Amino acid sequence: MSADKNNLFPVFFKLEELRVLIIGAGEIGYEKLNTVLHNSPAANVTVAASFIKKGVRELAFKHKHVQLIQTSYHPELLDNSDLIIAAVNDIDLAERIRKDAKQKGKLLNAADKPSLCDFYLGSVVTKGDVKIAISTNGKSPTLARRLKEFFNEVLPEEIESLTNNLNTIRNNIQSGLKERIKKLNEITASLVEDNEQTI
Ligand SMILES: C[C@@]1(CC(=O)O)C2=NC(=C\c3[nH]c(c(CCC(=O)O)c3CC(=O)O)Cc3[nH]c(c(CC(=O)O)c3CCC(=O)O)/C=C3\N/C(=C\2)[C@@H](CCC(=O)O)[C@]3(C)CC(=O)O)/[C@H]1CCC(=O)O
Ligand SMILES: NC(=O)c1ccc[n+]([C@@H]2O[C@H](COP(=O)([O-])OP(=O)(O)OC[C@H]3O[C@@H](n4cnc5c(N)ncnc54)[C@H](O)[C@@H]3O)[C@@H](O)[C@H]2O)c1
Repeated sequence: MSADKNNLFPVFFKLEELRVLIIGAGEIGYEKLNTVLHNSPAANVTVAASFIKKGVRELAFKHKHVQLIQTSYHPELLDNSDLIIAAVNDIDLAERIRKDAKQKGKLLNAADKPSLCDFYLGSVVTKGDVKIAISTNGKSPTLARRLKEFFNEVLPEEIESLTNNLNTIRNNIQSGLKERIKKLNEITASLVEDNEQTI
């Protein structure tokens, strides 16, 4: 297996169904909370920190599923969570959170500390129901952001109605799975063929 290959496995979480814990509510904690709520406005989030930045309080005020706990870190905080994002300005604390999360079987993202992460956050492009998450294998978050800007430009706004139309067609095809796949492939073939012509 090539060392240069990105072996990360992408998933799309339903954060309304999970419990997210963000530890730290400074600059980076605010950014992570913003990103979570931008993608999943009804996400269940607990933010725990000894200092809570004003912007974090404002976001919590606007989102009823966000709760704030002003506290210094203790491992029991992890118990009521499924996913944890650590955004603390203390490497020893981040390492302690890592150890506690492992012990409790919780998944951890330690912001900007790849060696402590079970999962990375990606750069996200959203057009209607279509969402693309980008990772550079941790090599260049700036490239991930630039790619996001690129895909935002090139994906047509019509992709929203296209997705809805295909969903209607999909729901109206009465045949079995194999036949449905065949029909949907036929209908969408021109999307790929048109692209091949322009390349
Ligand atoms: C995609 C995005 C998602 C998000 O964070 O929401 C994200 N970083 C973003 C931006 C960004 N982060 C940094 C800069 C400054 C420029 C630079 O340093 O390059 C910029 C650019 C900017 O802000 O423009 C600093 C930084 N980041 C990491 C390190 C540590 C290291 O590399 O060792 C350092 C140095 C810290 C230091 O030196 O102190 C590490 C990680 N950052 C990741 C994700 C994961 C890998 C994703 C991948 O596989 O590509 C990973 C591994 C773990 C994680 O944090 O999840 C988000 C784009 C948001 C958007 O789309 O707008
Ligand atoms: N600010 C940036 O632009 C930036 C850029 C790249 C990387 N980083 C890194 O991201 C991390 C977080 O930075 P930041 O700017 O958000 O820091 P910050 O000082 O703004 O916030 C730190 C947060 O962690 C909390 N915290 C610290 N110790 C705690 C404890 N024992 N218990 C509970 N809460 C505790 C603080 O209360 C605060 O809410 C750091 O590792 C930093 O090096 C920051």
